[in-house]
Amino acid sequence: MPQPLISLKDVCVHIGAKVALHDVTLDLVPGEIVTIVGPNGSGKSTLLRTLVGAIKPTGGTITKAPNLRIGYVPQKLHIDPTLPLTVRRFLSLPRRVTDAVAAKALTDAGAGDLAKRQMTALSGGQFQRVLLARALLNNPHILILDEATQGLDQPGSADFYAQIEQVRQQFGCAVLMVSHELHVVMAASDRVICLNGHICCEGAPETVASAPEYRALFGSGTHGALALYRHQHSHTHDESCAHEHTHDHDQSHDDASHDAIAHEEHP
Ligand SMILES: Nc1ncnc2c1ncn2[C@@H]1O[C@H](COP(=O)(O)OP(=O)(O)OP(=O)(O)O)[C@@H](O)[C@H]1O
Repeated sequence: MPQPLISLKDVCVHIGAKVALHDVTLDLVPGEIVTIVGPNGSGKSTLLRTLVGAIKPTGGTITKAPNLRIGYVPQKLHIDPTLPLTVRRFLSLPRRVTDAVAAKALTDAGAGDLAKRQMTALSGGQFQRVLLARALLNNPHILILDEATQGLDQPGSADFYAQIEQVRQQFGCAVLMVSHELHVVMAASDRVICLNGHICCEGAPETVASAPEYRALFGSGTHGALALYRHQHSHTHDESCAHEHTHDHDQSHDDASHDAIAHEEHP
């Protein structure tokens, strides 16, 4: 087993009086793709924010490999439509990068021809690729994506995940992503983790895909619309663990907070 890039042991996060995460133990090893699923408010974004260092855990330990570089692709980033901002200039925020570095990142993200375009004129898929390019600027060991295909149609999402796989191969980086599109990310994921304040269950995607509950709900192809992911948990540690996932995620996240995370990746 390779040395983990990042290791969480019994991590707890309190936000005010609320327990957002408790007893989360998780290792991420080089090159693996891990997908996190869970219902609204189950702590997925909190976990990602904790991993990138934007939130300090109130309990447990986080161990990171020395000089670990993390690239972060936020769920959404709001850009004022009246603000003229080319893709090239965007990639130099907050830290200036050379034309060569920007061009390579755009190419690696499948957005090689977008440098001169206005950010506000990009399609959803193009925009996410530019965010991916930004995350690749520091040649990350881990790429973290928070519902990065939000708002993309199914072919657009599938294309984006194919790009992620290509990036993984090229960079050899680990990928940790939150996604409700289990049917699309399934093939690419080495491991699926179900979160509901704590890790309810996890396993290889085939294990999840072959579960009768999964097949009944999703079918075995990739074209069915994903409406519900339901599973039963064998343990009764936490009643809230037995849940239904509607995955009709509320997208009311504060964009500024995502931007704050994006800045975290450049310490
Ligand atoms: N800034 C905050 N202030 C107060 N409570 C918060 C804050 N951020 C998160 N929480 C709470 O922590 C819990 C976990 O939230 P989090 O956003 O991590 O869940 P999530 O699984 O990412 O949700 P979603 O699927 O809706 O994006 C929720 O109960 C949420 O209300």
